[in-house]
Parts: sequence; structure tokens; C-alpha cells
Amino acid sequence: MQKQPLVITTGEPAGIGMDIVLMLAQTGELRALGRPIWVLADAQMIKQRADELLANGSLAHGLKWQVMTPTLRPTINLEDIDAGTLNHEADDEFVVINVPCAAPVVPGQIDVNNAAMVLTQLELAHQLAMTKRVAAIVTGPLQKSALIDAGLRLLDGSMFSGHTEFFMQQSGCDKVVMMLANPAMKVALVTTHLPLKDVPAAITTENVERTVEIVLQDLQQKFGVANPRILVCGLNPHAGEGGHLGDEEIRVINPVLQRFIDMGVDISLAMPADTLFTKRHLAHCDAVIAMYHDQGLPVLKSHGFGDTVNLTLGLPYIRTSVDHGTALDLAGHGAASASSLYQAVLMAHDMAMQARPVA
Ligand SMILES: NC(=O)c1ccc[n+]([C@@H]2O[C@H](COP(=O)([O-])OP(=O)(O)OC[C@H]3O[C@@H](n4cnc5c(N)ncnc54)[C@H](O)[C@@H]3O)[C@@H](O)[C@H]2O)c1
Ligand SMILES: N[C@H](C(=O)O)[C@H](O)COP(=O)(O)O
Repeated sequence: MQKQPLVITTGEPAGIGMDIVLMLAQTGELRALGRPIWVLADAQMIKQRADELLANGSLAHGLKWQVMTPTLRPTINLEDIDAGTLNHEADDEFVVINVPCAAPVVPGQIDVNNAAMVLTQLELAHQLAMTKRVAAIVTGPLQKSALIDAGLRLLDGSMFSGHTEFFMQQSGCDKVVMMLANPAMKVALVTTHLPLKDVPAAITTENVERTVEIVLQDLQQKFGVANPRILVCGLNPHAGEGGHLGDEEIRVINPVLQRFIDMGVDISLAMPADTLFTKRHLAHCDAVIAMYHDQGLPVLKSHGFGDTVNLTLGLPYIRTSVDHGTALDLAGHGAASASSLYQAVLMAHDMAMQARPVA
């Protein structure tokens, strides 16, 4: 039986999303997975980007792909895609599902007129995953500011803040967890794309509790760790210094963690974040839970930017992503590494092979 497709969104068309898909396809690693790869991109623009990369020597040879052009407006017609897959030929590197841009694309230059096309990629990917037409979503980088400047919003009307929040709301989940993983460590976050000033108010009993539950469940189900060992960062310097440097640890974080400890979960109380990320501790843990984005991610990325995968835990489908942004400075030059995309694709593929239901 043929394996289900993986869908890759190329994200911001002025960024490196299309470059890294093309460069990864050239290595043959996409075809080696033995499953159809569906790439969401503007069909003309990806051809143009491939020609640019061929011209500057970044692609050694031309690549062959099929194009499907489903109806996307006023609503997405998934049946067009079902019919289109019949044309897929065995020697194609991938299938491009055409999501047209509204304006011409200049590599490195954001045009907010193309922001809606980026959002359409996410909507389409979500619908393909929810209807089980694909085994997993792998996302390329988007420019959050472009969607925000274009006035595009999440389902609940709030500002577009990232893929994580988008897929959470589209799926009707009340909470998901952003985790980034590389060979050195796995770091999950209690809060995601929030201004620093809003973080303390978001460190609530429910948020910490749900984060721990989701991390525990997905370490077991998606990573096969039977009894995970989890270390948790405090919010404040030195985990609050006994309440003298902030009291969220005493009021909120530790009471939640103590309840998990009492249930037999192998989890720490809040630890000082500055020394948690040391070899001695990391050697004996399966994941770290950090309270906010720039508490955990700089440490993780300093250990493996380019080899890290961003994944969303708690969704009803598999979603992995690159660890980097749009790198506008590199778009069209062939200087971007496709390594994180490769890791994200591999992780999605491996999780899909486990074929364990995630909801
Ligand atoms: N998955 C995502 O959609 C995602 C992830 C992170 C950032 N972003 C967004 O990307 C935009 C730009 O963010 P930023 O400038 O902070 O980060 P960035 O990752 O785009 O760039 C940071 C630095 O890393 C380099 N870099 C990035 N990817 C690279 C690659 N594949 N190979 C080689 N070098 C690479 C860039 O050239 C730059 O010097 C922002 O809008 C941000 O929100 C999106
Ligand atoms: N926080 C992510 C990172 O630093 O890599 C990035 O902004 C992407 O997040 P989403 O997957 O939610 O777009």
C-alpha cells in the first residue's frame, strides 16, 4: 500500500522556503522517503526560484515535478486535489499544489500583498491533515510581521502570532505545546509568542498543568519514552530565590509540579534556568520545560541551529517545522541550509510510520 503524502508549506515566498525545498529535493532525500511529497507554493514562483538557483550554480541539475491547481477561492476544494494526485508520475520529485501569489515575488523583499497566500497554505495544509489526506504537515518559514501588517488574524480575532497558535485554533484545541528538539535536548515552552511583559500573567496553574500533561503524553506516544524524566525552569532568576526575586514558583509553578511528583511522575520542581541547561542535568532528562520563548530556545539553538526541529504537541495531527526563519538575506542565493527542513521532514515521516493515533 502506498504511504500517505507529507505536505510541506513553503511559507513566505520572498524568504528561503522554496530554496530549501528545492535544495533538499536535489539531494534525492525526499524521494528516498518512498511517499508522495506535496509542496504548497506558487507554481510560477517556484519554477522561477529553481531557475535562479540553477543559474547561480546552487542547483546542479533541473528537477521534475507535477503541478496541481485546485480551487482555493472562495473555498478550498479538496476533491480537486484527490483528482490531481492521479497524474503524479513516479520520477517526479514532488507535486506542487499551486497556491498563487497576488503580487510578483522579489527574493528578500516582503510584499504584504502576498500574505494572504501564506495563510492559504496553512489553511490548506490544516484541511489536508484533518481529513487525513496527508500523514503530516511540515512547515517552512513565514514572516509573522507580513501577516500582521496585512491585517490577517487568527480564528479568535487575535493577532497572527505563529503557526503554533494558528493550527491550535483551527483544530479547536484549547492548548498545544511548542517543542524544539535536537540531538542535544528537547525544550518545550509554557508560553509561546508573547511579549515578555505579558509572560508572568500567562504562567497560570492551568497553563503549567496542561503543558506538563501534553509533554508527558507526547514524550510517551510520539517519542516512545515510557517514563519520561522532565526538568522544569523557574520563571525568575534563581527560581525566585525563595520568593525574594519573584513568587510565581511558590504560588503557581511548584504546587502544580508537586502534584505530578505525588502522582509518581519523574519531574523536578522549578529549577534555576541558568544552571539547568548544563551537561550534568541534561544528561539525565528527556525534556526541559521552559517558561517562555527566549528562556529555552536560545540555549537549544546555540547547541544545534540547523539541526533542530520545531514540533507542535497536542494537535490532532503531526506537525513539524524548521528551526529558522525566512532568512531574507539568503533568499534566492542558494546559501541557505536545508538541514533543518530535512530533519523536520524525517521526524514527520518517522512519526507517521509509527502510525499511532495522536488524538
Ligand atoms: N518556522 C517559522 O515560520 C519561523 C521560525 C523562526 C522565525 N520566523 C520568522 O522569520 C522572520 C525572520 O526571523 P529572524 O531574522 O529572527 O530569524 P532567521 O532564522 O530568519 O535568521 C536569523 C539568522 O540565521 C540565518 N539563517 C536562517 N535560516 C538559515 C538557513 N536555513 N541556513 C543558513 N542560515 C540561516 C539568517 O541568514 C540570519 O542571519 C521573522 O518574521 C520570524 O518571526 C519564522
Ligand atoms: N518560535 C519558533 C522559533 O523560534 O523557531 C518560530 O517563531 C516559529 O513558530 P511557529 O512554528 O509557531 O510559527
